[in-house]
Amino acid sequence: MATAGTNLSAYDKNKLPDASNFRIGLVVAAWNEEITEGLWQGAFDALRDCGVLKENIVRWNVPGSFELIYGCKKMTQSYDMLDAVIAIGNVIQGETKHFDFVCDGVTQGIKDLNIQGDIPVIFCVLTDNTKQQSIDRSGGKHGNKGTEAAIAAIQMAQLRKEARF
Ligand SMILES: Nc1c(NC[C@H](O)[C@H](O)[C@H](O)CO)[nH]c(=O)[nH]c1=O
Ligand SMILES: CC(=O)[C@@H](O)COP(=O)(O)O
Repeated sequence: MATAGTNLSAYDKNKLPDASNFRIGLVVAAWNEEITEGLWQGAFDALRDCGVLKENIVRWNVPGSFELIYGCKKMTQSYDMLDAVIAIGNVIQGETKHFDFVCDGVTQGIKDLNIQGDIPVIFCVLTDNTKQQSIDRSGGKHGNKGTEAAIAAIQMAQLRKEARF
């Protein structure tokens, strides 16, 4: 099912766990800042709306989406009390194949962090053909991927809390 026809910002707080004790880290890429700041705002607002305390939201910044891998790794190593981390980036197709390598690299890197580490790392990286697609998914007509990522972070933090091993 494509994003079109759904709304990335839709969630029901009544179906979510109590997030008031969760501590959430966010690593934000500066590339395409107009988009990534919109994703950040969507995530921050949703976390606060779901009860996460402002002082329990940690933000780090990195140059581009490829650096999200290292930034998220170091964040999970630096704070042993985090319950989830959200990686925020926006990769837009240019003239060359660089798009393919950045997208694949980030995807595989964040996947590896979830395999190797114990803190869930949420993939909030828009990989779009055009800037308009990114605008539409960072607070535009399709909602905000940052909101979706915040909800996923809360749900995965709860899963980690309930997991026995
Ligand atoms: N073209 C985009 C990039 N490229 C930069 C890389 O992410 C990386 O910072 C560079 O290769 C140095 O390691 N990054 C994005 O986040 N979005 C793009 O559209
Ligand atoms: C994803 C990228 O690095 C890309 O936007 C850079 O543009 P280009 O492929 O034209 O160099």
